[in-house]
Order: sequence, then structure tokens, then C-alpha cells
Amino acid sequence: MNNLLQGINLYLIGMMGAGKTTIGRLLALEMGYSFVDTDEVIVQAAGCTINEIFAESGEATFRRLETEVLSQICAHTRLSIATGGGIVLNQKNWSYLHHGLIVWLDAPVELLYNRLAEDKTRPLLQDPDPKGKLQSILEQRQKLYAEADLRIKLNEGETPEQITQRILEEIPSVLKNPVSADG
Ligand SMILES: Nc1ncnc2c1ncn2[C@@H]1O[C@H](COP(=O)(O)OP(=O)(O)OP(=O)(O)O)[C@@H](O)[C@H]1O
Ligand SMILES: O=C(O)C1=C[C@@H](O)[C@@H](O)[C@H](O)C1
Ligand SMILES: [Mg+2]
Repeated sequence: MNNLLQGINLYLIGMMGAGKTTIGRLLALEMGYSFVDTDEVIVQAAGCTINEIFAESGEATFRRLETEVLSQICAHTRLSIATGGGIVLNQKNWSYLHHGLIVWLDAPVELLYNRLAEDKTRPLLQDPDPKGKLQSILEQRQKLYAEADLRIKLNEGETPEQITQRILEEIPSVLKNPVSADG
């Protein structure tokens, strides 16, 4: 699997809770890539949590940091990158994402809700109606996520390992110059 993408970066996009961080780590291991998570880089650089950045500086500041981090990451190769769920909102980010292969983890709202109902680390879900909020965010972003090179529809009950294998199997179908089995 080490030569599957010939060094180009793989970017995972999708809603919060879709599994970008979880699957991104596994893909990195399988492909012999390093793993980077834009949310984690932002937290390390800012020295505080995403909740704190949103509360103290606002979402616009978080989005600026996100773009800055992405611009630096995309200068590197051989990376599997888990992005933040809102990375698709800024048009400028697409110029960076398109340096690599973009994979959309497309999860239904019900699945996202089941995973995140007890999770307090996503500021946008601290809402009296978190399921309704997930639904409205997905409606706003659906068309943007659909700009990905590869869409992976997720089903309840599928393990991270199974999803990772499915992505690896589907990647060759969207490569312009796929690597042959022996190359
Ligand atoms: N296939 C799966 N089956 C069951 N649980 C999963 C699966 N994938 C991820 N999870 C769990 O769902 C939660 C959210 O996953 P993860 O943090 O990877 O999502 P994310 O897309 O990175 O979200 P965010 O955009 O907020 O960073 C985690 O608790 C993770 O362990
Ligand atoms: O969907 C979103 O807008 C977000 C998703 C997370 O990954 C974090 O980037 C943050 O909580 C915002
Ligand atoms: Mg994540």
C-alpha cells in the first residue's frame, strides 16, 4: 500500500463525528504515511481547547487559524490529514485541499448523533437541539463536501478498520494515473 498515492497527501473531510481522526490514523498506518489532524495542530499552537477558542475568540478566529494550519500542512507530502468538519466553508481552503486526494466520509445524521450525543468537545453542538443542529449544518455543507474526489458512504456498525479497507480499495478508481499492482 506504500505507493498507492505516490506521496500525494490524503485529506479526509466530513461532518464532526464522521470519523476523520479515527480513520485518518488508520489510513496513515496502512499507507506508510504520517498522520496530521488540523484540529490537534490548532489546539497545540493555541495552547487551549477548541471550545475555549470559540468561546474566547470566536468562530472566525478559529477559521483563520484553520486556514493558516492547512496552508502549512499542504507544503508537505506523504501525509494522511484529518481536517476539521468546517474546513470546506472557506473557498481558499479548497486550493490547498486540491493539492491532494480529498475523501468525504459521508455519515447520516442519526449515526453522527449517536456518536456525539455525550460529547462536549464540539462547540457547535452545545445546542438545546443537537440533532437538529447536525441536520442543519449538514444541509448547509452537503454541496461543499460533495466536491471531494471520493465519497465514502458510511453505515452504522461498520468498524474503522473495515472503512479504512474500503477507502484503500476505492482510491485507485479516482486516481488519474493509478499505480499498477506491481509498481
Ligand atoms: N466506524 C466507527 N464505529 C464506531 N465508532 C466510531 C467509528 N469511527 C469513529 N468512531 C467514534 O466516533 C467518535 C468521533 O470520531 P472522530 O473523532 O474520529 O470524528 P471526526 O470526524 O474526527 O470529528 P471532528 O470533525 O469533530 O474532529 C469517536 O468517539 C470515535 O471513536
Ligand atoms: O464541523 C465543524 O465546524 C467543526 C468540527 C470540528 O472538527 C472542529 O474543527 C470544530 O469543532 C468545528
Ligand atoms: Mg477529528
